[in-house]
Amino acid sequence: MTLSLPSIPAGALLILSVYTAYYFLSTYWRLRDFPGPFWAKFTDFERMFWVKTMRGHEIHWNAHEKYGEVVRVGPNTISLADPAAIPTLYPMRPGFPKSKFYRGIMPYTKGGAMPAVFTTQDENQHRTLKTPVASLYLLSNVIQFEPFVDEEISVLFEQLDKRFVTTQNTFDLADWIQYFAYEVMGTMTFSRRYGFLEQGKDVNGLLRAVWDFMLAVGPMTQFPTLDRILYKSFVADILRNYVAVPILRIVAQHVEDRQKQSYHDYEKDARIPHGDFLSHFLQIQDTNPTIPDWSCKVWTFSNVIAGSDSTTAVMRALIYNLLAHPESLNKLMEEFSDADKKSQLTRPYPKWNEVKDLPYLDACVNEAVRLHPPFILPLERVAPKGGVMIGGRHYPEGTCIGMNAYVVNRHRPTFGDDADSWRPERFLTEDLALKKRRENGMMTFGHGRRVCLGKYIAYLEIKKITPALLLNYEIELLDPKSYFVESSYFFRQQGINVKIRRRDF
Ligand code: HEM
Repeated sequence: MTLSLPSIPAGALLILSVYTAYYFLSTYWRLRDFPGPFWAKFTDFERMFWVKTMRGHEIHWNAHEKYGEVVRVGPNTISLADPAAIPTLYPMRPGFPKSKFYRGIMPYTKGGAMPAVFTTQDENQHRTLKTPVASLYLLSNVIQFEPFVDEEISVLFEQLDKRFVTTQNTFDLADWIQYFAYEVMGTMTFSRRYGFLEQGKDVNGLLRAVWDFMLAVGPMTQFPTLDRILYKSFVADILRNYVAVPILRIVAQHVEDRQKQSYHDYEKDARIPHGDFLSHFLQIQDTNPTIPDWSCKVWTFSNVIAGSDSTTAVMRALIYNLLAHPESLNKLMEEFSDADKKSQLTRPYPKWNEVKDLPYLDACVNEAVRLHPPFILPLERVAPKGGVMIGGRHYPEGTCIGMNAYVVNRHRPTFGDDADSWRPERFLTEDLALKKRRENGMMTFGHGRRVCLGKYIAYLEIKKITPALLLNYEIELLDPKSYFVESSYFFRQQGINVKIRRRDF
């Protein structure tokens, strides 16, 4: 009997099989002590598909309900649910860089992937991009934009009166909240309106383009290797996988229009007394040769992409929940009425100073921020050299560890057993230590070194529009069940179908 040698293809297959088995086993082995869904231990496909279902936020939460506060959601990725881990994972000092998740959100064109303050993984680049503009986002600067928020409110109300008060037509308030948020950001950033409010529609398909961008990048953030191949390489050039191009085009147009002005006109061209964001960005870029020459474009892009739909999501959550919970709405209206009696509120829209510290409004805003964070995937960081201890467990160097705002904000030991329900009163507890723990335990704006830069802009808009809307209109929510939420890596709500009447204020 003669033994035949294996053929070359069979040999290659054998080697490939052994290598694949070794690869999966070693991948699994490294974090084998962490519980999680079976396939997630071997491949990032699993969590990518969670996002594809548009119910990723719920799947992540259910995974934590099933496996506990620490869940392995990918071969090299762990999600944590206990807010106690926040100071360790998101410190003010450098050393916990962002993971490749963020490369997934970078727009890619033929020139390559475009980093920004939000997305860069390089901590030096982050400092270079953030330091020159950080002061523009301080509350003291942001409140100078208040007249422009008022202006957008008045355009919004003019349209609501014309289209819906007079006609008594039903409409989806969620759309108009989004139009408003975009117009505010557009005005603050480049002193121009997109026209959403005046035309009552998605002009030039920008809103669709942003949502398409979210749909494309959401799943890719979960599978960085696939993202690298399909969206950040020559394959992307061949397949023309250029996400975010329409948004970049609009941003580039605004920047170029402005650059045509001479330096001294930057401020004049802005309608805002001390200049809009773009006038400051251009000035900073012009006077600082060490800043990369593409900075102005990415700062402007960040404002549009990071600042509009995020604020929209919280405003929608707040308005919807107030309308769906009349007991909360009544309490809030009483608070406005008391404030009006004490020191008359400005008409037709109360001023920031008059509403910024109203306790019940604060509690309602906090509750909306808690229940519906716009970003609903873990904000991933990479464990530093030597690994890290969190909550008594060691995470090896290079592990991606993240906290998902949708999950953390529902942490029952911190927020109560009814953490999945609307109850603003949880932020009015007399136990001040618990109140602080709750306020600091939310992940909605992130924490530490990479905390949201635009937080005060969001609060200014939210605390301005809410009293303005509620004091000037009686809003009837037709069917609370038509409210619909879905997510990519971003959250989106629709179906706040209402009828409105004018109120005397
Ligand atoms: C309710 C509204 C908003 C929410 C919930 C929100 C949420 C967040 C979160 C979670 C992060 C941190 C991400 C991370 O750690 O990976 C972030 C960062 C950031 N946000 Fe916001 N954001 C909001 C509004 C805005 C606005 C209005 C702007 C700008 C005009 C803005 C600009 C930024 C920027 C530039 C960063 C990057 C900061 C850095 O890495 O240093 N955001 N935001």
